[in-house]
Amino acid sequence: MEKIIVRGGRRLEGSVRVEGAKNAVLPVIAASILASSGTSTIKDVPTLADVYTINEVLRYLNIDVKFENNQIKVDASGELKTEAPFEYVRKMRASFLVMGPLLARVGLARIALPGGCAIGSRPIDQHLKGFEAMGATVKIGNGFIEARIDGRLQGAKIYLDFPSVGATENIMTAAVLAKGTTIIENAAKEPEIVCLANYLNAMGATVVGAGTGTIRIEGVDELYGAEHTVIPDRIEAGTYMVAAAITEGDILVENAIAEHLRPLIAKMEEMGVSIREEGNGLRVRGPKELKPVDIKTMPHPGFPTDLQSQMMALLLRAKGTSVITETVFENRFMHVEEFRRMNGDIKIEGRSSVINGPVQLQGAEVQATDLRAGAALVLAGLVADGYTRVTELKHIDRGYVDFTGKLLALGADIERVNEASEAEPEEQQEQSLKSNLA
Ligand SMILES: CC(=O)N[C@H]1[C@@H](OP(=O)(O)OP(=O)(O)OC[C@H]2O[C@@H](n3ccc(=O)[nH]c3=O)[C@H](O)[C@@H]2O)O[C@H](CO)[C@@H](O)[C@@H]1O
Ligand SMILES: C=C(OP(=O)(O)O)C(=O)O
Repeated sequence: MEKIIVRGGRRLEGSVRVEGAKNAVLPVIAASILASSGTSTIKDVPTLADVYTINEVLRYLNIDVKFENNQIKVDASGELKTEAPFEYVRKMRASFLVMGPLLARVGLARIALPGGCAIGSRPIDQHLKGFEAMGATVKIGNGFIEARIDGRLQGAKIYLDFPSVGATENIMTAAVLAKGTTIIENAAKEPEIVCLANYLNAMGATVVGAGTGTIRIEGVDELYGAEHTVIPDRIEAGTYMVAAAITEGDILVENAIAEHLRPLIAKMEEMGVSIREEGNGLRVRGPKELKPVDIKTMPHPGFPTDLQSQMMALLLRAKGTSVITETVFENRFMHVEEFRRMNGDIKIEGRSSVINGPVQLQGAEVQATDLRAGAALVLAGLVADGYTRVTELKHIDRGYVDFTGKLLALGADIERVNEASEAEPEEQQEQSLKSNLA
């Protein structure tokens, strides 16, 4: 079994470069489906498991995808298939983002139902409401969702009940080829939405207002391949900012965009962390003593849920009581149990976690319950007594490029190992002991 083993106690120093954003590149790759001519070149693409998965989905749809040196070239000019099977959607829910582009371009999309996941049930009703408002017929059955339109989608006014990132993206990528004007109200305002809009406009679309609550799209007849550079990953940046703060370290997080990280910067500064814009990034220095803060996760520009667990690790080291309230996902406190195994003093009260610090964290065997939780456990391990062993690394690999290598370069005592060769004989011994006793 693969594990990250980290021994606490090292102060992290140096610089680390943030990659292109996972949550920006996935909808951008899905949107390349819209180009009926030309090749798209997408730059600063991170080498993440999720990127390989979405590439596989596109290839399955009969699209030519080449991924080399952090660049992807997509040629979607051939005849497209219209189905994304469960094997891809199960690996990564964002596979569902191909529905809008397929429906717009081919008039039919059949995507396996994403199902629940560790952080919540994650319905897709707002995506479907948008497609239906544009004239599509949506049917659910046999584990698939099918959306279909005879002729072209029609522009519509769509009010989202919640500013869902995925629904905003799926509706935008359907509306760009619709007949007439689409207005999305209560749209998500995340930087990743702006990144997608810029790509769509480069492909020949007319999207205005991305980054605000109202996005207006004038449909066009055809889109073509374009060149686009993905924005830096604000969640990866935030994770290394916490690494600096928790180890009393001093890290230059290169390529981080302060404007995208305001809610995190504000909270970390409240805790006593020094953050300065420097060159092409942010310089973060951890203080000797951290102050407690209260955090409520919210859609952008509120505090991002994807940095909630990393901040929990940091708050375990703050002197006093902090409260984190999770309002975006109904079940995103799975890491609390794991932090408790490391001596964390945390109580869950409904949608809030009450964190009492500072505690001396203790190394333990813990499980990454989702990708951010996995990163947060490694962060806690950086300051725990002794060795922390983090398993279920497939989650971390979805969202972090070379997490262990980057932390090692900053001075962490960390390694990634495959303990199968040691563990298996022991398991086998146990098995044969059991069968001997039976
Ligand atoms: C690939 C990607 O970009 N993932 C991000 C995206 O996920 P994702 O796009 O799935 O997140 P959403 O913004 O859609 O979901 C937010 C909340 O809205 C609910 N909801 C969503 C759609 C819907 O039709 N109905 C509904 O009820 C969800 O269950 C959840 O409780 O935004 C999340 C919120 O910032 C981030 O945590 C994820 O990292
Ligand atoms: C929850 C996340 O991603 P996804 O929506 O792809 O599960 C995340 O990036 O933290």
